[in-house]
Amino acid sequence: MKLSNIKRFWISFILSIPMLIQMFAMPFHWMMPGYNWIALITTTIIMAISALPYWKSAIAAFKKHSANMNTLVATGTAVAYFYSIFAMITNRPVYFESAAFITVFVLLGDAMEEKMHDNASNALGKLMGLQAKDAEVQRDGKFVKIPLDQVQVGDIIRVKPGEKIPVDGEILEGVTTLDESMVTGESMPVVKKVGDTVVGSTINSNGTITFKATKVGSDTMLAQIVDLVKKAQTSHAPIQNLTDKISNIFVPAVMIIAILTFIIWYSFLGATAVEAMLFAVSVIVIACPCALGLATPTALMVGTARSAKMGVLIKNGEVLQEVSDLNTVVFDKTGTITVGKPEVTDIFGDEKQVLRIAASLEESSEHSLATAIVKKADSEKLQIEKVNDFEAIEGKGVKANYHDQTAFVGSNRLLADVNISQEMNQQATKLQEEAKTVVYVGLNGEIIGLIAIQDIPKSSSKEAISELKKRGLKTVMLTGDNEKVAQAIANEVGIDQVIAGVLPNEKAEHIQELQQNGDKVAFVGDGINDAPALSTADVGIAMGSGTDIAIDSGGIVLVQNDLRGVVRALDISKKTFNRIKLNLFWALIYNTIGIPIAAGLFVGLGFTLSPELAGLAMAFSSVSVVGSSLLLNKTKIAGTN
Ligand SMILES: Nc1ncnc2c1ncn2[C@@H]1O[C@H](COP(=O)(O)OP(=O)(O)OP(=O)(O)O)[C@@H](O)[C@H]1O
Ligand SMILES: [Cu+]
Repeated sequence: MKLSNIKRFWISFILSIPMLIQMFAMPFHWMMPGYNWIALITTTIIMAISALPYWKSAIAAFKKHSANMNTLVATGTAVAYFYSIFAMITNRPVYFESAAFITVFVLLGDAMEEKMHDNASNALGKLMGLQAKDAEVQRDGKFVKIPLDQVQVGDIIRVKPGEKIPVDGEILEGVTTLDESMVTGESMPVVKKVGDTVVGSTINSNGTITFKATKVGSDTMLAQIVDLVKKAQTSHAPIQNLTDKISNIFVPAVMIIAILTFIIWYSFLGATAVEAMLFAVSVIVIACPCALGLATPTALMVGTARSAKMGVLIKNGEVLQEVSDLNTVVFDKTGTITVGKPEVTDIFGDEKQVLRIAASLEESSEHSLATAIVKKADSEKLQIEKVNDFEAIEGKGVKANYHDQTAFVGSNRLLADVNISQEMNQQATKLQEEAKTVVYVGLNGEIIGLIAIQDIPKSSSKEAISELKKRGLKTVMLTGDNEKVAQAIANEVGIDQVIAGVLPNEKAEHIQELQQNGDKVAFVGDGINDAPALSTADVGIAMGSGTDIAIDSGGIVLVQNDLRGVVRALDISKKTFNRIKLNLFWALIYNTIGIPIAAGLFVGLGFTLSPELAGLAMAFSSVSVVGSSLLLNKTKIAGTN
């Protein structure tokens, strides 16, 4: 039978009550009748169910010529326990309570840790529990209720006011507001209309909608969030290597100090063998570095769960460490700083012809500028024509054969051997200064017109960038767009530096360049086109789009497409990492101060530490580390409550 640490703790605690009573009765010269026998029996049971696992682990480590934390617990308890049996036989004072209390206190630390693990996985379980139980799905023209796990991709689902959205999907009909706080951390309800994505487990408030299921089961956003957080919680932070290294030298060093303590007290300072032994046991017990072992994982667990609730998914412990060193944040422009849904604002030249030719070419392009042009043509009810030999030139534009003539739409980089009239040049400059992207439409080696397209910054971008600057970070915009447009948008939102005219495949190189100047760089992008830049940066921050957060590159994923998430991500990462450092500091200082006291260095000043007090102190250090990690749940993070 395997008992949980929590149960083992309670059993041991109850069994040690008689010894506790005796300890408090000592000053009154009261002796519990048959105390030695009671202590022997209860301690033996405690050793068997609670201390034995530590002994086993210590022996296993010893066989591999290594020592771990359990070596110290095992040695401390074993020495106190077996000595007491020897003392009982030879009629000397016994120290069973030392063995018992040390075990109880070590278990207290372990039980706290176990409880916290349970809580953390419960919190994740609760997140999954937010899911709806069933869904109203269209079958043979009628809506019928079916269990959630039978819903398939492509199903048409109806959701009434007050109900939960069962799976991820795209709205086909209706308008409503949704409470998405469970996945984004954003408490403001969000308006959703036809074509918008909906996320499973969010709550529909006022309208009835029908939507098409796009993701079900383990592909849903919620399932992915849970998966990411789970992985992060068990990940390794590099700072932990330090902990492991310390433990490795620490344990043997402590054993040597304990032996020296015994020898010095016994041989040189006139202590009895028992007194010298008690000093040595205290040293072993206080030195137990379990607090050190708890420092990193507990903070990581609390920090990653807390950040997930705010819509910030931190992928592993390594990211936390990198965030603390950042001094530059680089942003992609389109879709990151801006809304990413550009619109045609001005057309020069023969408007109808320019737009028709442009739209006919852009019909085959996926670019957001292309979408804007085609949309405009549609709204003008223009006939889109078929083109041949379509060619997309990455970061520059598109080219095709239009009625046997070469046509193109794109930036001035496509214009190597075409002349632009003075007038058009001035037009373009004026538009670009208004933060509008200008594309040239050319036919048969001649420019026939300009189309100006505007993509406005997200309403939250300015605030987020000023928050980052307040934190002493340099902000940079990296874009394929023209310098003037980029600069105009940068001015609008307060970005410090602009790197414009960058081809998509050069973005990663520009990040490297910044790094070579000694900058620690975070890159914020949409995660779809920006994979190389995201993985080159010291910290890659990918913005989720719609329901897709399964983004491989990037150490941090933001559920919401909002730059304020970057501020939150940096704040919580920094706070978690600082907490780890604080925990490590306290855990270490504890041992450093505790060992000399336990060794009896301050006996002259009246400071001593009995083995059981050493056990209490040691347990207290673990408990305080766990508590300190839990405090991460309470720290204030900008923009959250
Ligand atoms: N399909 C297209 N139609 C018209 N122009 C295009 C097209 N593709 C690229 N261009 C031109 O090339 C420029 C650079 O494009 P690119 O895709 O590299 O960056 P972007 O979308 O403008 O901005 P960002 O780098 O911030 O995402 C565009 O600003 C545009 O002038
Ligand atoms: Cu310990």
